[in-house]
Amino acid sequence: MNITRRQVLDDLRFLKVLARQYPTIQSASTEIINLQAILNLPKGTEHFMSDLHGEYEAFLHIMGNASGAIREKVDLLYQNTLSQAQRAALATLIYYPEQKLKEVKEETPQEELGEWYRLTLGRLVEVCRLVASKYTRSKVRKALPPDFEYIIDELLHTTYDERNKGRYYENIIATIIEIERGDAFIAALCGTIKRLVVDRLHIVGDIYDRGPRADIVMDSLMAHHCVDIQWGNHDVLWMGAAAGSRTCIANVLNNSITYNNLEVVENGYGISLRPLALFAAETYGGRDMAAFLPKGEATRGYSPKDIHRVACMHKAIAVIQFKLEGQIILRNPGFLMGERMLLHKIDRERGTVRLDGRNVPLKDTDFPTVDPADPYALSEEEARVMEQLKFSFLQSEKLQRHVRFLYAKGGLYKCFNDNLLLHGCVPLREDGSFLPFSCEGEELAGRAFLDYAEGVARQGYYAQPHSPQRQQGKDYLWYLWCGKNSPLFGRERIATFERLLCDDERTWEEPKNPYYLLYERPDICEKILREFGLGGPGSHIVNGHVPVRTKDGENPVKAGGKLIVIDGGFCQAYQPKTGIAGYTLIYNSYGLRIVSHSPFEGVKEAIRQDRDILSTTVLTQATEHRIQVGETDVGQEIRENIDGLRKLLAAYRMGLIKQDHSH
Ligand SMILES: O=P(O)(O)OC[C@H]1O[C@](O)(COP(=O)(O)O)[C@@H](O)[C@@H]1O
Ligand SMILES: [Mn+2]
Repeated sequence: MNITRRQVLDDLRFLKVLARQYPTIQSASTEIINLQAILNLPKGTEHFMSDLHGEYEAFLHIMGNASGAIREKVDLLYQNTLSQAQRAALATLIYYPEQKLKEVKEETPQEELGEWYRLTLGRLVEVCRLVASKYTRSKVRKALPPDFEYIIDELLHTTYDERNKGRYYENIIATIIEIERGDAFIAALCGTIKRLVVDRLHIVGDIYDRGPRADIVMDSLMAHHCVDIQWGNHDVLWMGAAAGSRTCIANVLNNSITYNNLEVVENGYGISLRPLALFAAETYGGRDMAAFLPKGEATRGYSPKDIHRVACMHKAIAVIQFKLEGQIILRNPGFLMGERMLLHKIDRERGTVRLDGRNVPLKDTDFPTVDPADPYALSEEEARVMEQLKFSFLQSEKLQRHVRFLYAKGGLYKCFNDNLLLHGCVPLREDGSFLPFSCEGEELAGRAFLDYAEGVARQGYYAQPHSPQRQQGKDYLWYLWCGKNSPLFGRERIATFERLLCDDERTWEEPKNPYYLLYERPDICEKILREFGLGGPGSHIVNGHVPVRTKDGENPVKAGGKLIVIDGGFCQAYQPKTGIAGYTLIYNSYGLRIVSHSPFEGVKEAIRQDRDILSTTVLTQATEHRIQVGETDVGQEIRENIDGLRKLLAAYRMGLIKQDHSH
C-alpha cells in the first residue's frame, strides 16, 4: 500500500528518531527485507516450566538438555550411524561440555584424542546446523559467542561435501585441533546449540522455597538469553523480604527452617542467622520442641542437638511471624483476614485455641515471649533480632540483584502468543463471575484487579523508602503470598498456625477459591481468556501452583485443552504426590506438547553414566498448519517495525527527511 504525505507528516517526529538508526534508503531497505524474511520462518520454540522450588541440579540439567529436545536432535541425525551409547555420550557432552571433556581426556589414549576431536567437532557442527536451520543467518550470527562468530558461521554454512570447499572445511577443523582450541570450540558450539534450541523460556512461578538453592536457579535464569517470569506466591514472599518487610522475612525463614534449608539463606545470600540462633537458644533452649521439628527428610544426618537447635529457631521465628502477621492484618482491614489472628484466641490454662467456634487442643502452649495483654507486640529481643535480619536481607547484594531481576523480567501474569500465563488463579465467585476486591475505595475484579495488584507489588520495592506507598506495597506482597483469595495463592487461608500447633487435621484445611473447580469448564476458561483480550482455538491458560496428581491419573490438561497446569512436582518434597519430577510445556511451530520428567539422579551420575532425565511426551495438541513467526506476537512487533521503516523510506523519497551518508 502506498504511503501518503499526510501519514508521513503525522509520524515525522518518530520517523526522525528512527532515521538515526537507519540513516539511508539503503539501510532502511535492507532491514525491511531482513524483517520480512523472518515473518515467514517457523515460530520460535517456547518452553514453559513452573514450581522449580530451588531444585537447581535438576533445573540446570533440564536447561542443558532443553527438556529432552537436544537428545531428539542427536537421535534424528545419528540413529543409523551412532550407537545408543555414543549418542548418549554426545548428548551429555552438549549438556556438560566442561565436565565431560575432562572425563574424555582422562579416559581416551593420547594417540586417539585427535581423531576424537575431529569426529566430535564435526558432529557438533552438524547438530548446530540442524538447530540453526529454522532461523535466518543474521539471527544465528547474533546467537554465536563473539570470539567464535566468524569461524562457526563459516562451518555452519560450508557443507562438508562441497567439492571445492571439502578441503577448506577439513582444514578449519584440523587447525582448531592443532592450535589446541578444540575445547574452547566444543564449549562454544555446545552453548550455541543450547541457545538455539529454546527461543524463549517462561517460568510460571515458584522459583523459591523447599528445595536447596533457589539462588542458583536465579543465577541460571539471569544468564538465559530470553526468559520471562510470572511471579509465584513463594517468589513475591522473597520479593517482600528483599524489600525489607519483616513479616515476609519471618515467613521466608519459617519456610526455609521447616525444610532445614538454611543453606540458601546463609551460603546463597550471605544472610547470617546468628542473631536468630542465639535468641532462639536463649529463649527456647532445653524446652520441648516436638511441634517444631524440621520435616522428616530434612533431619537425616543431623545430630539430635543440631535438630533441637533448628527446632528452637523454627519456634522463635514462627512466634514472631504470627505476631507480625497480626499487625499487618490490623493495618489492612481490606484484606478481610481478621479471623486469621489467633494468638489472642489461645487459652493457656486449657491448652486450646478458639477456632471456628471450637476449642481446639494445642500441641504447645509454651510461649514465653507472648504477652497475653498485648499478644501481637514483639518483645524487645524479638524486635532487635528482626531489625538485624532485616538489615542483612537489605544488604544482601545477590538477593537484591535477583529480586530486581524478578521485577524487571516478571509480573503477576503475561499474555503471549494468545496464551495467558499465570501462576495461581483469577479469583472467581462460586457463580463464575470475577471476585471483586476493595482497592483503595474502588471495587476491582478480573484483569483490572490483577493489574492493580501488580502495581502495588511494585510499590513495595520501588516506592519512596518509609513512605505509606512503600509500606502498603510491602504488606501487599505478604498478602499476595498467603492472603485470602490472593491471585497467587488462590485459597481461603494458609493454615501454617494449625499445621504447626494442632493435631486435628480438619483445622489444616485450606479451601480453594472456586476457580479451581470452575477451571474444568471450557466456557469459564474462554471467558477468562477474553477478559485478557485472548480467546479462540489457539488460546490457553497456563497455570502452576497446584501439583498435578499424575500418579492418581490426573491430567495436566483441563477444560478440553483450554487450560494447562504444569506443576508436576519438580520439587522433591512433592514428587510422592505427583509421581513425576515436573513438566515442561513446549510450544513450537507444530503446536503444543507436554513432556513429563523422571526424577534426576544428580549431575555426577548424569556425566559418568551418560544418564539423562527421561522426558516423555504425555500430550500433544498439533496445530493444523505450521505456525509462522508472522502469526505470533513477535511477528506483530516485526510488522509494526516494517510499517515504520516503509514510512521512513517514503519520508526520504519525499525529501521530508534528509539521508545521512556520513555513517
Ligand atoms: O504455593 P505452594 O507451593 O502450594 O505453597 C503454599 C502451600 O504450602 C504450604 O505452606 C504447605 O507447605 P509444605 O507442603 O511445604 O508444608 C501450604 O500451607 C500452602 O498452601
Ligand atoms: Mn505456588
